[in-house]
Amino acid sequence: LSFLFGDVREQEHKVIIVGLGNAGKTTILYQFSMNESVHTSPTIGSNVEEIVINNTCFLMWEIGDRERISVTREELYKMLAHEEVRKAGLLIFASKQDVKEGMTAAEISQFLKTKKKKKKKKNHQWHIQACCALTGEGLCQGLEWMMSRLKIR
Ligand SMILES: Nc1nc2c(ncn2[C@@H]2O[C@H](COP(=O)(O)OP(=O)(O)OP(=O)(O)O)[C@@H](O)[C@H]2O)c(=O)[nH]1
Ligand SMILES: [Mg+2]
Repeated sequence: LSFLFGDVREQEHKVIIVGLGNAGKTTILYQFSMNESVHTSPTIGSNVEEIVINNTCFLMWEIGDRERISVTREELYKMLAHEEVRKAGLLIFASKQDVKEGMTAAEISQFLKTKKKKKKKKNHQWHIQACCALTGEGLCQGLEWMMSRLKIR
């Protein structure tokens, strides 16, 4: 699943969380806002949480799902082609790393790179972070990358 976040020059940082259904988007969102894993059911519509870290406000927004990873890749590239997110950074969470059958961060990276590699690399700074949303493992590291890209200390 992916976090798309705003332009470095913007005052307010908007973060869009997109990913497969059941990927763990809601779990991650509430790990960030409440610091604990909540019981979730499939999201209908969207969830929005305002999160303040180091005096910086992030508006995190979980939106619609796609069923398969190849569809997700297509949708991700379509989304990245939009003018509005031209300068957005891309943080990809490889969630459910505690599940044996899950794809590793390296596998996801490889998969995403197999298409339109040049375009993605040219237009967006991106990072893949392995995580487990249930324990919160890896979430801070992902956020740290996002903050460093936004030059927030
Ligand atoms: N084992 C494991 N389970 C997880 C992890 N993250 C989320 N889950 C579980 O996966 C299920 C789906 O999590 P959600 O956070 O609701 O997923 P979602 O992406 O918001 O799903 P939709 O809103 O339906 O698109 C829940 O039962 C979570 O407890 C994880 O890192 N490890
Ligand atoms: Mg959800």
